[in-house]
Amino acid sequence: MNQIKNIKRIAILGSSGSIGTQALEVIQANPDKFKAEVLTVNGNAELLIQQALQFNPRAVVIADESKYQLVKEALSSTSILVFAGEAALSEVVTFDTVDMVLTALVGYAGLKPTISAIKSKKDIALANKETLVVAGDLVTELARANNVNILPVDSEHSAIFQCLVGEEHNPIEKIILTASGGPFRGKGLNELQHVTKQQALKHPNWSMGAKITIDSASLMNKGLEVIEAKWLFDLTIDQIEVVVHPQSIVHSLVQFTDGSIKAQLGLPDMKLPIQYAMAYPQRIKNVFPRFSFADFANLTFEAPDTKTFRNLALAFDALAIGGNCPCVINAANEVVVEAFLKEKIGFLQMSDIIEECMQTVAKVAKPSYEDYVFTDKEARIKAFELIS
Ligand SMILES: NC(=O)C1=CN([C@@H]2O[C@H](COP(=O)(O)OP(=O)(O)OC[C@H]3O[C@@H](n4cnc5c(N)ncnc54)[C@H](OP(=O)(O)O)[C@@H]3O)[C@@H](O)[C@H]2O)C=CC1
Ligand SMILES: CC(=O)[C@@H](O)[C@H](O)COP(=O)(O)O
Ligand SMILES: [Mn+2]
Repeated sequence: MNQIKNIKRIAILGSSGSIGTQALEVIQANPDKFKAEVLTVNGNAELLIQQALQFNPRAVVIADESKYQLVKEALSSTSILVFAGEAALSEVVTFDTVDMVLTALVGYAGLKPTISAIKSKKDIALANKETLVVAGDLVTELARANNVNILPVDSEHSAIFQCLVGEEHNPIEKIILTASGGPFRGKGLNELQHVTKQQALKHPNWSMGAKITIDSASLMNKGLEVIEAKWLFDLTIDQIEVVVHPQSIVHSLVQFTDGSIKAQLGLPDMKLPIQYAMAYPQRIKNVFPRFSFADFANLTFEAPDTKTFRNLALAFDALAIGGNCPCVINAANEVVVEAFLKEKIGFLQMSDIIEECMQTVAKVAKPSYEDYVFTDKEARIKAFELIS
């Protein structure tokens, strides 16, 4: 923390995405509390340049090295440091002027820079759930050893985290993760055979990046969130329940051992959990639209249909198997989602391929970091084979 001004300096990995741009809105609204110290993108040079000129970070990274010159020239009249390439992501998070790293990049690419940030004792505002799905044991252990906080940004996990404040000495009986059910809630297998990517990309309540939106439609998002919750809150598998709540107002719930249930509610707006993670333990006043019970006569809840939406069951299975199995489903899922978005496979094929990868990729009971890297590669190769 910048001691003189009490301003938290934040490295945003994935500043051009849905979470990244909303984080910058939060920073813009609170210049007395936050500063964008580092901004990184994959290939969106235009937006990175625009953001850099507006927020004047110390450094930017464009992972796609072919865009380096473009960014460098556009920022040549400034003192902003410009880096390119994947390795630079793991470098910039270690800067002594970075107080917190917001992992707002998507997919497996989040793992390495997050590990690097934790080793440099930076608190993590974690949006990139894939990091904990792939290597939750290793990452949480590293965070403990380095006395680093992992503050959840994912709306459900932020809700649970908020419910747990002040309950540090009270054991959790279970948590209840809410799921919207996605755009295909209530549909049967026959109908799902023919759904299109355009339909799958229409989330009923949230505007998000393409990968997580497809994950929500297939209920893989909830599966990934089950695994994420296991590691964030140190739970056993039977302490995690999923309930479908189509309105996405109750963001998740915690039941304690006396039977009492606490929930966190609000309109679906990611700026709140982003702001909460960045400002924790403070709550910051804002002008986001407020939830009113008068506008929602019915808040409904139902059991998930895991026979039709098999990804959720597969994620529970992967968690039960443990070891490198969640890493396998994550890698396979990243490959099939991309293939579905490119219209190479149908919606239901995604689960078939993930299941096949789970069955065939070699199991490792206690994986090292290198095992995870190897597993990720193996699972991708297998998934690609099954697509072509
Ligand atoms: N969006 C949401 O509301 C929520 C998102 N999350 C999680 O947050 C993460 C981000 O999601 P979201 O913002 O929707 O995703 P987006 O697709 O909108 O944004 C992804 C960001 O990551 C960058 N990126 C993509 N691939 C790489 C890579 N290989 N190396 C470096 N940077 C990369 C993109 O850069 P570029 O633009 O240049 O491609 C972009 O800045 C995901 O893990 C998601 O599950 C969790 C809860 C809610
Ligand atoms: C905003 C957020 O946290 C997403 O992960 C959201 O939860 C997706 O909605 P569903 O997966 O419940 O459809
Ligand atoms: Mn979520």
